[in-house]
Amino acid sequence: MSQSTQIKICGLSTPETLSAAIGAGATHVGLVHFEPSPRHLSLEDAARLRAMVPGGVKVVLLTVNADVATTGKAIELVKPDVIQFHGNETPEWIKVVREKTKVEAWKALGVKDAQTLANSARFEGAVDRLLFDAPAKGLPGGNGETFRWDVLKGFDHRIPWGLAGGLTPDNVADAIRETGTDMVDASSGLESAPGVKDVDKIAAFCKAAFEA
Ligand SMILES: O=C(O)c1ccccc1NCC(=O)[C@H](O)[C@H](O)COP(=O)(O)O
Repeated sequence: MSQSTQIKICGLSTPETLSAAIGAGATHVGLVHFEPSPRHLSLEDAARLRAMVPGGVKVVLLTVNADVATTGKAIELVKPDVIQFHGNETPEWIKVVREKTKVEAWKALGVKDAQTLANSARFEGAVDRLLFDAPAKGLPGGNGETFRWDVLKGFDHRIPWGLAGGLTPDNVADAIRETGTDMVDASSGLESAPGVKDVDKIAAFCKAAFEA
């Protein structure tokens, strides 16, 4: 059993599923603030859920191409431990937000091929973690699509990173073994319908990730 695997369950939107994720051992819980998403939460609802999270579990607030004022307001209201940028935010822009707010910053990147990984070096010094995800499809993320994990093999990572994109209770152990990641992130693979998390799938996912 790998005790060190970190698990982020993203797109939680109810107290029941939030506590299921925490009870199953998730190290990070993700709240989505992006109106087109079926997982969208108003900042007020996100703040209410955030208040239910015990210390020791990190709250990740996800935004997409929000402007500086909205990002600042989101951080002030929700008080996340981490802010995850899931749009076309540049390293320079993220650096400014990170310096102003002192909040841990993650950047999601849609991996098309090895070139995406090579280009990711430009985020060095700007972010605390990269999240390698499938390329944007209908939404910038949360589409349940995997990508070619083999491009990660042998890559000289300079920035802490995590793996996202189409992860489920059935494939997460393979994903960990094949990529060597120490962090996995899942959303739609743990749902019974778009935006509706399934507590049994959350538990099965965490168990499979810890046992990989
Ligand atoms: O989850 C969303 O609806 C979403 C919308 C817009 C940008 C990002 C979004 N989710 C990002 C995540 O962190 C997901 O966990 C990640 O993309 C993986 O999603 P999935 O493939 O559904 O597991």
